[in-house]
Amino acid sequence: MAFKELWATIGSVLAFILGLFSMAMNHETITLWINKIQAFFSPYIQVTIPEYAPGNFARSNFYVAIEAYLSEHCATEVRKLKAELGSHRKIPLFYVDDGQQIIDTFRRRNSGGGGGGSATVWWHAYKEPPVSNVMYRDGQEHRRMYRVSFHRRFRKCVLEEYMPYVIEKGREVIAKNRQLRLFTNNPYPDCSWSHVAFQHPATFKTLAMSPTLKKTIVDDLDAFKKRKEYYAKVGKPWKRGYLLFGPPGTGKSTMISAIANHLEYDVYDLELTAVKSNNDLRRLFTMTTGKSIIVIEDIDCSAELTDKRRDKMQARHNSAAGENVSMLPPMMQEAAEKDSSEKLTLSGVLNFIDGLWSACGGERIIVFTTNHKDRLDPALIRRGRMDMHIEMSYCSYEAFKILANNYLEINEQDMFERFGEIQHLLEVAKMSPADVAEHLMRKEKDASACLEGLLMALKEKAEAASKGMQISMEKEDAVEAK
Ligand SMILES: Nc1ncnc2c1ncn2[C@@H]1O[C@H](COP(=O)(O)OP(=O)(O)OP(=O)(O)O)[C@@H](O)[C@H]1O
Ligand SMILES: [Mg+2]
Repeated sequence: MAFKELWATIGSVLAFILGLFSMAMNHETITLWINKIQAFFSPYIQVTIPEYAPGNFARSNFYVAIEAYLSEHCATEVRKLKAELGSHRKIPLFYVDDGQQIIDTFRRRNSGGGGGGSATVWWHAYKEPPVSNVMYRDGQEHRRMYRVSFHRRFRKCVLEEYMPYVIEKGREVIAKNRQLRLFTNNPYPDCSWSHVAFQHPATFKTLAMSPTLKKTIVDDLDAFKKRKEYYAKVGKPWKRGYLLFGPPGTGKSTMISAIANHLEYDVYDLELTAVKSNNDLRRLFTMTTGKSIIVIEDIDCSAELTDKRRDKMQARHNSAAGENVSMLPPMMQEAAEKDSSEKLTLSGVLNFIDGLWSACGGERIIVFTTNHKDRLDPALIRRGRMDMHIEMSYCSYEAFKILANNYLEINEQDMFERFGEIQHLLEVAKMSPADVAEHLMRKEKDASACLEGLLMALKEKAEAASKGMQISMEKEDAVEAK
């Protein structure tokens, strides 16, 4: 440490003297000379790792891994720490604060050359004022970076042994401390995400649906998670789309939570009505990280998606009818083009799912939910975009058994007769799992009182359904008689 500081001081003094001599020289030339002199006298090498790589909207993985490594392995030596308490945690997470220096030593595997079996590195957490009015993550205006210095004789082992070690250990720490997060996009014009801790308790065990379909979905998710190499081999981006459709209250949103808990992925809940243009959508997408589920709920009513391809066909049709856009004055042509790029269109959403941009990052699940599958543009949900179409239907007997077990801790053997009646009625009455669950919620009642309430409700629904059928049959008869 003393040597390092001595070299740095000598370099700085010489640089200062040179600075005095060159008052008349321009700033860039001076900086260049200062760096050259420092490099000549100092045997130390510096590597800088910025939080955001230039032009990148997402935090650098390298920076995040270093942050985690330093917080876990070296933070005990630091006097200034930043603390963050995840909502699921009893103990806060500590990070190295800006301006702090950390000394780390590591044993070199290949100690030949350079003397000694261990090497020392100096980490420094830096913060710099913004170069422009760019706003970084979470509204931060400063640019943050880590700078690591080491003696040049350790160059090879720091870059080839120590750095991969830091990344590996950092990733382990991230995995250990991982708190699932639920992101939502901020309203226009703030094109960024805000997040809270994701704490939905739904799991596939508590999800009421056909056990066969449930197993198919879980197997599909497990296969997806393991298949990084397979996706690379077949030349497909590592992502998968699920379309969840069915009436209200059948468990579509609950299924998304179960998927997130099963895979341990973050959830990005994308509100399309808050996205104004295709550019904003692309920007939001690039800000998402891997191991995430991107959700668009109620896609059929999320936004007025104008199909560009349909627009183009319309334009061609118009031009055939004499309204050729290229005949417009240049100013108006430009405005027309600008207008289409400043809108959110179906093509923009399609690009978001499987265009070139969709491949950045990888390991993403995209989920659309809808109550009206038939209203969706076929292009949006074709296989390859939405790989699996999952129908969430009214409560079946299989689903009811799961709910009864969840809410009342009873099964078929406990109340055989009641279960039999309910099974029969569920086939006639269309009741959503949400409604069934509401009847099974214990409100200071015992299990049989809850089932009694459910039976009454089911009977009413069944009667209404048979009356409805009778009326429609009578109408049909009347039409035929005419
Ligand atoms: N299949 C299910 N398994 C377990 N619970 C369910 C299921 N379906 C509904 N529920 C219960 O009903 C509530 C509402 O369900 P959920 O929000 O998942 O329905 P949805 O299909 O997303 O409805 P919508 O179409 O209105 O958005 C949930 O909080 C959950 O308690
Ligand atoms: Mg829902």
